[in-house]
Amino acid sequence: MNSRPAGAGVGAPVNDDVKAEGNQEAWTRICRRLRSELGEDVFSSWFGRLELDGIADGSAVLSVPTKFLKSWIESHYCEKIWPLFESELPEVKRVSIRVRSSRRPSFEPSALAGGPPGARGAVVETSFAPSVQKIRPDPKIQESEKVLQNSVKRQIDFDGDFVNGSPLDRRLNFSSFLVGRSNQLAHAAAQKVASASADEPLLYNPLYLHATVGLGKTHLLHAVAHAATAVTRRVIYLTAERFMYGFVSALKAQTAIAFKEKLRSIDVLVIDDVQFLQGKSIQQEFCHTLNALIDARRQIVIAADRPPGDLESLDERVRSRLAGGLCVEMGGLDESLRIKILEARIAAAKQMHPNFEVPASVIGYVASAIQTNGRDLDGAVNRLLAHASLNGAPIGLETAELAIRDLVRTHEPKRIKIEDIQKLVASHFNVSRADILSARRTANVVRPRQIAMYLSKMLTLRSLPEIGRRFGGRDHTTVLHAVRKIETLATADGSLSEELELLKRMLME
Ligand SMILES: Nc1ncnc2c1ncn2[C@@H]1O[C@H](COP(=O)(O)OP(=O)(O)OP(=O)(O)O)[C@@H](O)[C@H]1O
Repeated sequence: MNSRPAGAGVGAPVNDDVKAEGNQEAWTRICRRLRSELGEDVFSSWFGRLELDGIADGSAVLSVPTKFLKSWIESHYCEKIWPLFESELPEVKRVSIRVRSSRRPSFEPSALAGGPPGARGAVVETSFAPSVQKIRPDPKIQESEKVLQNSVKRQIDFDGDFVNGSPLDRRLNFSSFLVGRSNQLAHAAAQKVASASADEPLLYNPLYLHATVGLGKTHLLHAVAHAATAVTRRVIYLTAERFMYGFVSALKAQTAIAFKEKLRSIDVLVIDDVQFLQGKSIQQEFCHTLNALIDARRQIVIAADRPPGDLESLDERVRSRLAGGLCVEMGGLDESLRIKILEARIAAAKQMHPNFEVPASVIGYVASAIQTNGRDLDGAVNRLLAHASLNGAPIGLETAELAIRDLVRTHEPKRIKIEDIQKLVASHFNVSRADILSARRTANVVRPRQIAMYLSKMLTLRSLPEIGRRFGGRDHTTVLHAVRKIETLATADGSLSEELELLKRMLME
């Protein structure tokens, strides 16, 4: 579930609510000032997904969805953010940014040997202070700042070379990609585009792959980039964030023309996580690049966590361009595919740890217990390996159960769309969806609208501004007000709270 603003929980004292609302208003002012200082594009690229989670004991906690954004904001914009906090919220003595969810741990068995087995899903957080004199040095924070400085340095070293693409992982290739019913179409299409020679007609352009987390999109994209490079085609693999950063940096350095030329001179452009593309002129540039490459018969391969039509933050033209080639969904991994992935990971681990033995019964148990995604299977093998090396004993079922218990979830949560919430709530309250999106303020429309906003915040990962936009272009403070209002009413009114539970269940089925 997405984080709610601190103090906004059901039954939170009214004073806390008022304070939290005041903080959110100050945060809105900070954002407004940042937007006017930096311009719309830079703001929406780097700050569009930055949220204020809450303020407590003089510490403000902000959050972003990726590590990259976190370190980028910390390294480039702290000095802009601090003074704004000082003037809008003088009681804040420290600001920290955390990553809302973690992504992509390595499957290299040796990589986990040094890390704690429970590291998956950890929140990455680093603090920085608005004014160094105001805080007592905290050794943990100093340590993490050092780590951050080093990582920022590496980032800069790398960023200088961004047009050559994001780094490719040599382990993510076609031979390590295991094929099952759910991904065979995506795999076949990826192989086809990767192995095509320059004079062959392009059958699937763009090739658009989509799936929920950890189902192998990035793996396939890296495989395409490796294979296309091997047939001597010029390939660039970029995450959407690298693309944004590359474009914004090129604009600043007045090298935008070189940037565009470089991108348009390649044979295969591979872009990952396109759902993160933000900013009007960045999207325009992206659309121009797509058009120029497609017209010049160059291959484009894209991955995202949802189909093109659901990329709400993208311009309609970009969405339709993306949907104009072959669009393939990669489904969940079935049990036989999960077994194959586990066997391959265990075999890879055995190369470095020859005594690592996992009986077939344990593999079968892990494959049936972990149904979520490849990343969790990697995590399971890492945990088994850690237990085996710590105990020096072969892995039995009991040890396996203990080792992976934090990874065992029965179902991947269903992805719920705001549109579905609006439709269900409208029909439940006997109004139309158009009423919910309209400016009408009669009581029979206002309450369902607030309930739909509340459910959108609770059941989707959309931010308050995004929800506001999807409800007829309303401001995020209206959404926040609706969420609080419904929480307060539901605390006092048992039948409303039951009704909300019922709607949630219907949406999650
Ligand atoms: N079919 C597969 N064969 C081999 N490994 C797989 C397969 N599917 C997923 N994996 C492994 O699962 C892990 C997660 O996959 P990957 O990073 O490609 O997922 P993703 O779909 O890009 O996820 P996200 O949307 O979170 O970026 C990787 O280690 C990947 O190698």
